[in-house]
Amino acid sequence: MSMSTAESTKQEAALVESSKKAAAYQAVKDYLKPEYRHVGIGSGSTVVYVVEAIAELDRDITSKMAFYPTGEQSRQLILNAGLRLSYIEDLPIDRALDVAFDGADEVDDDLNLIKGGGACLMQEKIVATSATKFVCVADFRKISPRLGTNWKKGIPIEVLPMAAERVLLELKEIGSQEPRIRSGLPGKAGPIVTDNGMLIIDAPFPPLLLPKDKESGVKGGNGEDGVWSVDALAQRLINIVGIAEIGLFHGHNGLQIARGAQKPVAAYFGMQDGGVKLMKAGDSA
Ligand SMILES: O=C[C@H](O)[C@H](O)[C@H](O)COP(=O)(O)O
Repeated sequence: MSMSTAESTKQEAALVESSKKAAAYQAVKDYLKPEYRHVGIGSGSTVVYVVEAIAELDRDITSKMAFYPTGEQSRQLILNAGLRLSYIEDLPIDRALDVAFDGADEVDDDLNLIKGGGACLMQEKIVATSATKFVCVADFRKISPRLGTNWKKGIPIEVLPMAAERVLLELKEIGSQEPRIRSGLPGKAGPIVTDNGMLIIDAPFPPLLLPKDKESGVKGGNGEDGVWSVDALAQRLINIVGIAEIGLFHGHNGLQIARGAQKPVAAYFGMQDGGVKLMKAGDSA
């Protein structure tokens, strides 16, 4: 007897959940060292399993650690797990987080990320760049050769409400296809308001090029015909007045620097076969 659509949707959802969990548990096993004291906790549904994995560890170890949230959801996750909550503004300025774990909406060959699908991105970027090691956890659906290939909703951008309409106009001028302010429906009438009191614009662009595309002769990347490279677009976007932060995590790969990297040192993906795929900074995909 063939499986009903409802049954196969249920099975697919269960597979996605188990793959998120597998990635999170492996990342915690590999990157949460007992001697660590300051740990960043990102946002989203995959990070739930990061916190679950940490909460299962020996309390003699985790009670010596402080956990830094990236928004209200992760603050609640930390509290509900009985872990010690701290805030990035209370971390001495000359200290880095030892590690930060976070999810992603899409991850490209060079470990650039799209984040903000859940309307968290600004605090996530602050926490990620405050960490010596930023580690990404995701499921198989997030693996993508170029950003914008699978994630078609657009790059999440956090904007000051008073500037939102002007930002929309400028995004169209630089080639975004139908950027729009994210609605809160069905949960909330009107636009989504972030943990920082801002709005989110989702700005779709054609798939974003990597340096290796240029090396192999692909033309463009500086916005000609709306085609951008990740780095050129990120720099262009962050210069638009009224944009507070963008959901492109790009630039340095986090190797050989104490902190400041937006890109992870490692990304863990739970796969359909139950295994976990690891992509590390410095690997060429
Ligand atoms: O705004 C949300 C964050 O950037 C999330 O980390 C991202 O959307 C991935 O979330 P999830 O793990 O639920 O796919």
